[in-house]
Amino acid sequence: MHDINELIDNVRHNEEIARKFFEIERCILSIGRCDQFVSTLTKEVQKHFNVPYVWVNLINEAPLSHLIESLEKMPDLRDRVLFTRRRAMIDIMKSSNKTILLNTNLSQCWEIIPSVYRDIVSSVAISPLTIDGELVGLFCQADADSTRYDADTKDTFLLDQLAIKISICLSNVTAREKLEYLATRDPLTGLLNRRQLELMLDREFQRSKTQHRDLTVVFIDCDAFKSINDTLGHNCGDEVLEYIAKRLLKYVHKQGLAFRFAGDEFIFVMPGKSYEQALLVAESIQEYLQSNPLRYKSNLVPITISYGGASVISDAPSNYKYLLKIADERLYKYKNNRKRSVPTKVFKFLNKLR
Ligand SMILES: Nc1nc2c(ncn2[C@@H]2O[C@H](COP(=O)(O)OP(=O)(O)OP(=O)(O)O)[C@@H](O)[C@H]2O)c(=O)[nH]1
Repeated sequence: MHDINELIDNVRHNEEIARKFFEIERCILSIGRCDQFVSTLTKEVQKHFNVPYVWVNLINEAPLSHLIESLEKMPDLRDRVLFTRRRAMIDIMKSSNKTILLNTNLSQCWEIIPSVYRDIVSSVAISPLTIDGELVGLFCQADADSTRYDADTKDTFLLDQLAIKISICLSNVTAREKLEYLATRDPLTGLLNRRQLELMLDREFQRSKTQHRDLTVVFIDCDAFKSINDTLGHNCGDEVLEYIAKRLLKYVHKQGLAFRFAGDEFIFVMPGKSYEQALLVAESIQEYLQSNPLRYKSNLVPITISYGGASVISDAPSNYKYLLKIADERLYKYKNNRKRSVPTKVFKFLNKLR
């Protein structure tokens, strides 16, 4: 028989934990962005339960892959979120849908522990996170004290309860982010769409005027794209667009933003960069594409692009639409000059296939 005081203490203890769960849930339930979700969740659990190390592993594929780009850009979250292979998660969880406690042989789960914690933690609680019954992540709490999450403890009920609450909130936040992603991105390339371009340019143009800071836009257009589509098919055309978009992101990364404007036309915008600086970036993209044809089935498809730019300081446009117009006109001038002077590598290649 339990002593009555012991029972009362247990009830109080459970009430206290339920209150803490409620507070954590209240903080994270209405968050709309995944970076804020991870940051708030991990800090709240650390604070309420005095856990020194808390982080989340998320699966690096659908349905969460759209989160990778934004979460990886957040330096504050480097030790709080890891993108992990599904296989690595399954190897650790086996088929269990319950929390696993480990305080020996932690090296078996190195992949799911942030590298900065690997030499510090001695015990870890790993709880599965699910969306619609599918494993999509792990919620991990760890301590340097090897007795804190003791593998011999059989009762993980409270940790499981917490993981269920977190899973529900994660499902909400990822659904909101997915909607936001779909509304702002081009579905083929994942680049920001034209509506986002207009919003960004409107904002940056005002900033450029008030801060006397340059702002440059560059149009990029794939040469002979219609012929690629007609000769090698629409799927090949799609791959060409994705290939260009990837390169664009790589070269523009950190200096500005890249957008898909329409069809085979892209734009990148560089706040604070001069016309000459931005054209150097366009030239680098052009050189890369020229020397690295796209492998499509048994073909190496040559890709060439044309470009044209404009900037606030060198062109003094009265508004952002005019800035775009100047860049667009320069692109077409460039394209027409090249068309007359050099039959492109692309046409020669396509003619051989016909
Ligand atoms: N595969 C694919 N084709 C697309 C997509 N969007 C637009 N297109 C096609 O892109 C082609 C663009 O044609 P044009 O603007 O004449 O491009 P081009 O052949 O490069 O001509 P120039 O710009 O003068 O060099 C059209 O045939 C569209 O049907 C897409 O998402 N995927």
